Amino acid sequence: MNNGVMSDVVLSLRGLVRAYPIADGRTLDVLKGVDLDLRAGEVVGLIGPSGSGKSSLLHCIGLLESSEEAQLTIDGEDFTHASEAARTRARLHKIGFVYQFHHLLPEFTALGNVALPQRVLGLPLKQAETRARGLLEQLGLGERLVHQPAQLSGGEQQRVAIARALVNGPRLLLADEPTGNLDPQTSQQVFDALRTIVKAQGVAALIATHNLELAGHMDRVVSLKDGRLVETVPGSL
Ligand SMILES: Nc1ncnc2c1ncn2[C@@H]1O[C@H](COP(=O)(O)OP(=O)(O)OP(=O)(O)O)[C@@H](O)[C@H]1O
Repeated sequence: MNNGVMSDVVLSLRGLVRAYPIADGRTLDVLKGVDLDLRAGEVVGLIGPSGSGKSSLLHCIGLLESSEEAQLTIDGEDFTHASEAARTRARLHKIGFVYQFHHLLPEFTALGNVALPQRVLGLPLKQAETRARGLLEQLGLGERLVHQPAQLSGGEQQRVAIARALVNGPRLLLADEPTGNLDPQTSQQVFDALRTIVKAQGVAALIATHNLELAGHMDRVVSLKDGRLVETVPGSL
């Protein structure tokens, strides 16, 4: 990790362009020059109409899709022309993902699901479980450690997914509609839990949502319009 003033900037993105090939050799220009900075401990909402490119943007920032033209730095490391190996390593160490559906492994307990990403990194079981337990307790799931996903409520499942995304100590958390499958009250609870733990760990979070009320509770909100990001005042949503 960097020290000093610059360590505050977790993501720096300049000039992200993304186009998808469609029929007859034409392309669909989705992202037309997106710039974005995210700082440690910042919770930023990403809004925009359906099809405006929110998921595409998260996939590019999360190094799942590439864009030749973009300048992309995460935690001080430049990924502009990074190899696939470097991108894969960053996805394991620097970036956590949360999706609308939890994607937990059904046969594993909550503890087992959260310990797994550390096992992939080669950590011993005891150490992996100790950190997983700590995160689950912070997220209010200390009494649910040995429950399997099917034995958990929707909000609890998402909190386990958040713990799993954070367990390897990423600097950046990317969430695509993390509360999109939950009722309003549970959405707020899951968001509050996410916000608290993101702040405690000094992670930068970018959260795509259609829920404008939730977006109103974020530190900043950026809106995708015609392929570009526009800063929006959270209180005005
Ligand atoms: N692999 C692909 N090939 C072709 N077009 C794609 C591909 N992926 C996304 N698109 C198109 O890019 C546009 C942006 O999609 P994206 O999923 O990023 O939007 P979104 O803002 O996340 O939408 P929603 O809010 O509905 O989830 C859409 O019109 C979609 O059809």
